[in-house]
Amino acid sequence: MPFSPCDEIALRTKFSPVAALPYLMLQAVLLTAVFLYSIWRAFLKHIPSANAPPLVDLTEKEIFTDPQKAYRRALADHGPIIAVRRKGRLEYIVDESLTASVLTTDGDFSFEGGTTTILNLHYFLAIFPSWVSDLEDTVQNGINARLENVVEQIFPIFVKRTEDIMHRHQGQPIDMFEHAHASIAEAMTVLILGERYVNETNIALVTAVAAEIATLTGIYQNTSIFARSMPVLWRIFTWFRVMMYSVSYRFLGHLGPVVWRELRGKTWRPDPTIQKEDEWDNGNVTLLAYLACKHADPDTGEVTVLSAVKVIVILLGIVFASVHQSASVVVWVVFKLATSSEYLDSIRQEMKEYVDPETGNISPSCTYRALKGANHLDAFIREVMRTKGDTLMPCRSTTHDMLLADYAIPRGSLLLPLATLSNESVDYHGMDAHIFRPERWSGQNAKPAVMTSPSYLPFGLGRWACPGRFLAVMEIKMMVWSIIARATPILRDGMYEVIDPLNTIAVPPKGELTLKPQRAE
Ligand code: HEM
Repeated sequence: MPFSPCDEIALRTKFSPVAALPYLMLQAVLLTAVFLYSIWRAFLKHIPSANAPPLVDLTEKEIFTDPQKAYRRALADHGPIIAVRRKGRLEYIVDESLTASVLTTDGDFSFEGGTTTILNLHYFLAIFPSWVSDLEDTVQNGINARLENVVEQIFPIFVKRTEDIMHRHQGQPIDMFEHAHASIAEAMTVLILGERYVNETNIALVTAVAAEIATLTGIYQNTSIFARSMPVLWRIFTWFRVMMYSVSYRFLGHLGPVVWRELRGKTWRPDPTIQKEDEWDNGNVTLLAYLACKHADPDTGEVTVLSAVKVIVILLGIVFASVHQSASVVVWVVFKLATSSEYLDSIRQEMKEYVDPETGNISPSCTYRALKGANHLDAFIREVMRTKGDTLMPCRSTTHDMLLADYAIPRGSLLLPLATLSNESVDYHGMDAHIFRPERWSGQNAKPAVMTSPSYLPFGLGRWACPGRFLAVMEIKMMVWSIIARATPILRDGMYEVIDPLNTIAVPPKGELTLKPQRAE
């Protein structure tokens, strides 16, 4: 039965904060226990050793206003690994000579431990140790394995939303980040829950929860005085606010019952490929269905209460991983396109091959093939991602006490490569490494935007490189095509401002963007 807005209002009125009080209090007690435990562990850790890496004292201003310069200089002066205090933590920063081994030697350096700690999400891992592997499995099997279907299913969302925004704004400035965020949130709502649950309330909830978990991971920590001056207090305060209010009350309070009813209200066959034959959501298996099949009891087909909670936590992780960063990178790409108009013609030209001259539309059935073959756009995206100025990312934590470049590093330490040194390395990319030149990815050197390597780190490296990158790049292409088929992106004064140079991946640049309809050119 389709889910109507009336169901939603009923759900909303049924949810009572008073009735949920014991549940919220239990959560508060659990979270407090986990916090106290982590503070106790932090006290026990990091007893300075005689051959510890040099501790470099960078000022807050240096770190937050020009991190590339500050960390580059510190590494150049003190060697391949340095220790720096930032936001209440001691971090070890490595240069490009150690980057590949830190990111790919999984036995010594843990992706799960490092990434969840730096993103303030390690409490999830403490409660669900397989959380990160479950996320990867869901993306690989629920999305990548049927990427062609996925693209055909969601492309119309990008087209429709772009038409709507152009119609509403009539040549006036648009908020590109909000537009990309809402479009990607709608696409993910379709992929997670299915077409039947797509309505403005659910999309708004997915958008809000993606933004809130992103806040929890510290994306605005660099630009908030409170977060910078009292990082530990900020982390505790933000955790409680996001988990108690945004996630528990708003997201789970409204969407939780829907997901719960789906998971627990029917029986599931353990093999999702069998479920596919049931034409779930017009033949597209949703991520919810995939996870339900995977976690159902093989004998009874039921999803137990514990498994249902686990599925919800995995879905929260997918929402977080899939919406915010992709939306942010869309802004980088569109802004760069607006300021490098010399590339627009070739990018438009390769799109036109697939546009029906009568209707002006791309046939959904060849969208995937068309987007995959859009080499000029792909090279442009790769170059934007390489040069947008990523700094401290990705992250790993040491799994045991060790010697690295002859320095002693204690177990559980955070290690971060200065990604700029790899992405813009002269050794890897030549003397013009710092120059934006998409053509470097054409011809003999052709490498797709999704291909990771020690010289290209925007999606990480090794066993844990982002599994969502195939979808992410497709979404960026869908967004760009939906725009340039109708309009030319123009930035006021041809300029944009980088808001947070320490977090270019999740904080988009700021600028006044208008979409000038093509016919008016
Ligand atoms: C442009 C958008 C995106 C960027 C820049 C990005 C970047 C990254 C990076 C840097 C990592 C860590 C890799 C490492 O440490 O080696 C990562 C991990 C991850 N990403 Fe993405 N990502 C994007 C989009 C997505 C999307 C759309 C999804 C899901 C559909 C996704 C799912 C994940 C997951 C589940 C992980 C955890 C690693 C794993 O399970 O193997 N990401 N991403």
